[in-house]
Amino acid sequence: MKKQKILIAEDDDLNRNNLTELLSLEGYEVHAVENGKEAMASFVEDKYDLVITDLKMPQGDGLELLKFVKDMNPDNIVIMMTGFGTVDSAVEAMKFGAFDYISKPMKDDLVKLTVSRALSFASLQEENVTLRDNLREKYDFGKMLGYSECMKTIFDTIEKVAKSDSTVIIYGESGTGKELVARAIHFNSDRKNFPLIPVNCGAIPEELLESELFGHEKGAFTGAIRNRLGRFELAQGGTIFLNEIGDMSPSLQVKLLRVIQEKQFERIGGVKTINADVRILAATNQNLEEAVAEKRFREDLYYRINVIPIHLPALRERGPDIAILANHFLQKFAQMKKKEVTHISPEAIACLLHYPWPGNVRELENLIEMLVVLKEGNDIVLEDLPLKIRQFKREAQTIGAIQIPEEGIDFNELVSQFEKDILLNALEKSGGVKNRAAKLLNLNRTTLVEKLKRLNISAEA
Ligand SMILES: Nc1ncnc2c1ncn2[C@@H]1O[C@H](COP(=O)(O)OP(=O)(O)OP(=O)(O)O)[C@@H](O)[C@H]1O
Repeated sequence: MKKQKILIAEDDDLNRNNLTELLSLEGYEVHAVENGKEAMASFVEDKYDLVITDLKMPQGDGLELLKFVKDMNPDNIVIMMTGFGTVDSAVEAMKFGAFDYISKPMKDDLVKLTVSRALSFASLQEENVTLRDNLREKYDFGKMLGYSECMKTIFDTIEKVAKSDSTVIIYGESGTGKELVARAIHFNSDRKNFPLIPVNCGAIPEELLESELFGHEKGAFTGAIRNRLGRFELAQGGTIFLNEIGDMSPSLQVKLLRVIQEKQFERIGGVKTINADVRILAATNQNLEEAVAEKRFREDLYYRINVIPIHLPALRERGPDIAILANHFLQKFAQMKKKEVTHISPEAIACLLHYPWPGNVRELENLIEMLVVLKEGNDIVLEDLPLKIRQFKREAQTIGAIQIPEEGIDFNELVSQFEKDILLNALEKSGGVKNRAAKLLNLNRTTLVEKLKRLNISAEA
């Protein structure tokens, strides 16, 4: 079993040596330093299960070290050592998050007991995090719904790429679920027990983004009052999700390229090279090929990032998913907001199916939340929908509701016939021009062509 690691900060030589010997004999790996400053430097360089610090030290006292450790990792356990008669300061330290304190002169048995108690607490805490992550894993993949053929293909791809450790880029309009895909990949990968760190490159100003990604050393620039870990360091062993990567400035693109190629970087103002064991997932709603052609995005970085592309279709191209997602969000919000709304009328659903959803799944989710909050009765009906969506009623009615006869129907046959009618109608309207027909139906040209092929419809252009 791996030895548990303890960092000791104590200026008194005798005490430091005694403690080091005592805890090493107990089977712990001990690193001992003489003051708070040295301890902070060691803490940044390595991972420790426990920090034991003296309260009063010449350079960087125990409280300063405690705050530093808690800032860097709130879950890290710290024990404070205090001189005779300074119990008040020890209590003060516990208010700042110290786990326990040991008074001097120290009794060996009490030290051993306090340390083992603190470490059992730490491993319990870690176990909880792993448990929570496992739960999250199941929840996260389950949370992403999709019944359309294109989403089924995407789920297959996610399963295949999750274990591969390759860089993946997710393309899709805003609100199509790119972040959900990134989460599903991470939580189905071997890195699932390590962090998934998202960064929205489009939302953070350029001058802050560099320090956000790579961290900085104290004094690297005005306002850098202490060392700070960047997201790459926080993601060690895990995954970083670079959302809106197309918005990254050219100078940062160069730095990112280096991390990808060499798996190394330095903090701003730092001299030490840090190894990055981090998987990169990226996403964008831009056409990166176009950005490369227009010299907004580096070609070499594009090829490094575009290893496995996943294209998330817009919601309007995932017919069957609209109704299923609408119902799913209805259940979710009704439960969350303790409302009795249970149903969306067929006319309302028909409208939802024909609205083009520029904001994709996020827009649908927000709409259903609003409807649930405002609704007094059980059913969401046509009149409850906002006008901009309700105006799609005409098309919905043209397509019309069917009456199922006593003897039943052949569902697949009828749906195919229905699809065929719509496609033929669109082709007729567009004079047989596929591009125009695809536009009329809010479909990709390739999707339209596939459907025509499947339904044996021949068209000219
Ligand atoms: N297939 C899906 N099933 C259930 N919920 C979904 C699905 N896709 C997206 N959502 C929900 O829609 C919302 C938007 O999804 P997400 O943030 O992943 O989109 P995005 O493409 O990353 O958006 P942006 O480009 O604006 O960052 C989230 O609340 C998410 O939970």
